[in-house]
Amino acid sequence: MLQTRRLPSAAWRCTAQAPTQLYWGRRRWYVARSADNKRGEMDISTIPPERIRNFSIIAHIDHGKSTLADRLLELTGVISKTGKNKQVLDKLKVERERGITVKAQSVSMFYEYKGERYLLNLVDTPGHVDFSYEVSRSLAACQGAILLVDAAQGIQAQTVANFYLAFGQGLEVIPMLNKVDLPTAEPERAAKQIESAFEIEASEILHISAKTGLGVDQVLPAVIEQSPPPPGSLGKPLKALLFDTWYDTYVGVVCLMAVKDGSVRRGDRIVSSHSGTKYEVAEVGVMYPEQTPTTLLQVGQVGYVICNMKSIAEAHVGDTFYQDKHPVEALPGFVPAKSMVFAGVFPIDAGEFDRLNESIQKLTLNDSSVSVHKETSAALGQGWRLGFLGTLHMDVFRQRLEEEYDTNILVTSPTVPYQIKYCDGTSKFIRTPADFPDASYMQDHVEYTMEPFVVATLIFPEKYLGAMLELCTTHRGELQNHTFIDELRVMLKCRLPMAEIVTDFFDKLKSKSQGFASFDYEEAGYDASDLVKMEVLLNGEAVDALAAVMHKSSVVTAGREIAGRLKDVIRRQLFDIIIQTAANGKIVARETVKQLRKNVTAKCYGGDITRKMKLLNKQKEGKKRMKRIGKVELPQEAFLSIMTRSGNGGSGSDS
Ligand SMILES: Nc1nc2c(ncn2[C@@H]2O[C@H](COP(=O)(O)OP(=O)(O)OP(=O)(O)O)[C@@H](O)[C@H]2O)c(=O)[nH]1
Repeated sequence: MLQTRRLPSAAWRCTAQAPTQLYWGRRRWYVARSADNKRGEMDISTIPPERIRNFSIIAHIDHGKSTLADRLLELTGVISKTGKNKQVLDKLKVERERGITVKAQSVSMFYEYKGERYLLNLVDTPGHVDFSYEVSRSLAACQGAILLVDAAQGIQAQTVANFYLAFGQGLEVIPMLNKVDLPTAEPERAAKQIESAFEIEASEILHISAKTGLGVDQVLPAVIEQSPPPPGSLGKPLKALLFDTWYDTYVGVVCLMAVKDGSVRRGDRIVSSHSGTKYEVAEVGVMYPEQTPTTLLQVGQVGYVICNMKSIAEAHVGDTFYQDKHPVEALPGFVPAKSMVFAGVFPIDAGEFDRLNESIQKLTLNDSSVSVHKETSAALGQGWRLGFLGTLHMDVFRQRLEEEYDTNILVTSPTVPYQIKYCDGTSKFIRTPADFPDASYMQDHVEYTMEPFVVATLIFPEKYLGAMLELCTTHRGELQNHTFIDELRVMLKCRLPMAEIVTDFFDKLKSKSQGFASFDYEEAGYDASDLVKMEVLLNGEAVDALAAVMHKSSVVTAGREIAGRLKDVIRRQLFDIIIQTAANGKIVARETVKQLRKNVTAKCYGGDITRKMKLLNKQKEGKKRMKRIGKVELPQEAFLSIMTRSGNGGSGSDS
């Protein structure tokens, strides 16, 4: 009877993605338990906080977080072993395609241990350096963290950064060595590194293989034994931390909350500490692995709340919610993420502006670390200046905008925020290169210019020390120190301009170390720097969207490179196109794209009209992503070519 009963609407929608899970396995048992609940809501009210564990898996990129999460979900019956639901946590298409975790996800499991039933909430975290903001947010909902280290690679830059994030937030760190099945695994060596870097006894480290399942049965007992249960009291009024949100096309805004005190259920009226706005709770539940309604969420639990939030801008990550008429002191919240890479985004077709505006708003709800400002460019029209945490973050956002919202956009070359100190004592941040003052204006009005710096941590085998030092110095880096983390691996700290690491620094790091170096960085404030604006002129007209800011020392090389690259990517048109780069009021380089109409049907002799049409249509299709600037048509690659130059300043992709 219970298997056939209609589940609430949200659960029905889930069945489209996970057809068997809501009916078979443990799920059936829980629905059965709530026989008294006509809505078929899962009853988790009988699980006291002592039998709840909220934990996270932190690791360097590719060390196996998602694989381990899948194994744990299989072990607890949340997903089947047949493979249909693999990589539950890597939900976004872009994540699956790129094999990286971008958005933190959460999932609940039930587990029997020593005759007791435990509710375990796993909050996944991204591994890439750009997303450390997401990591600290997820950790705020947890009491424990599995520190997963690849037994073949040993500790990497992101392992170090994530360990300190978790440690700093007072979490119990549970170390584990993964991939011990690999022939190249050296678990003893990796354990020694963990011992020396984090002062954790090698004997306390579990050895597992998330891929083969070896030792995975010991993971959850270790979490239960070592991670403390969530603090808080059921008797106190509701205090819930909003730590993640997303937009669901069916139900609107979904809030992921960690209940720190009290409880919340359908029909409750809750209030946002941030805005004072009141909401009526329409549904609460846990991610199992999709949204599964429960009768309530109570102290210690992590789950979702749907509460008629109308506008996507209403959900403030880090906000505290309380029951109406029972105000509580707000939790500390989160320091807003700082955007360090800015790029202009413009619709290819100006008529798409409103639709694109809506898509950007929806995407930024799922990613509040993106800053959004409207921008108008003389060349590209109305658009936005978006701020990102890094270039991978930017790339992922662009991909999601194009794929999930089917929008046709043009993204300008990214830049870091520069600071101008004027002679009158005032200062200003510049996020758009076109706004950077010209040389003549600088002479009379600007005292000096500043750029942001970072302290980078690089970990690599000793034999690459020379190459890594050279890489840092050619990118205007200043070596701070280098230490050996064991007899073969070096950890190097270096201070670099932020603009240098948003160029192709990461690609070079990987190629110069044959993929063995890992990299992480933290912001290190602003310093004075000799900066100039490089302008690009097409047929004598300056194109504001192609301007870049760079260090004085690289003007000549970069100017030539940009002109050369633009020549390669701009298609021949019906007239000559003269490309010039200029800085300090002087032309640095000049290139010409000779006129020519590419006859794509030239090879089609005879009268096969369908083939000719096909080729002409293909050519038309290619032109869709062009933007007409003056008379010249510029492809997206023209904007990307500015950022992939090898000189200083500017930016590039680190993915
Ligand atoms: N041999 C072996 N391979 C593993 C093991 N665990 C994970 N892998 C492989 O390592 C690669 C990366 O695993 P993921 O689980 O995607 O790594 P991740 O840490 O989630 O990656 P991000 O989400 O990008 O940070 C995949 O190809 C896995 O199949 C293991 O125990 N042994």
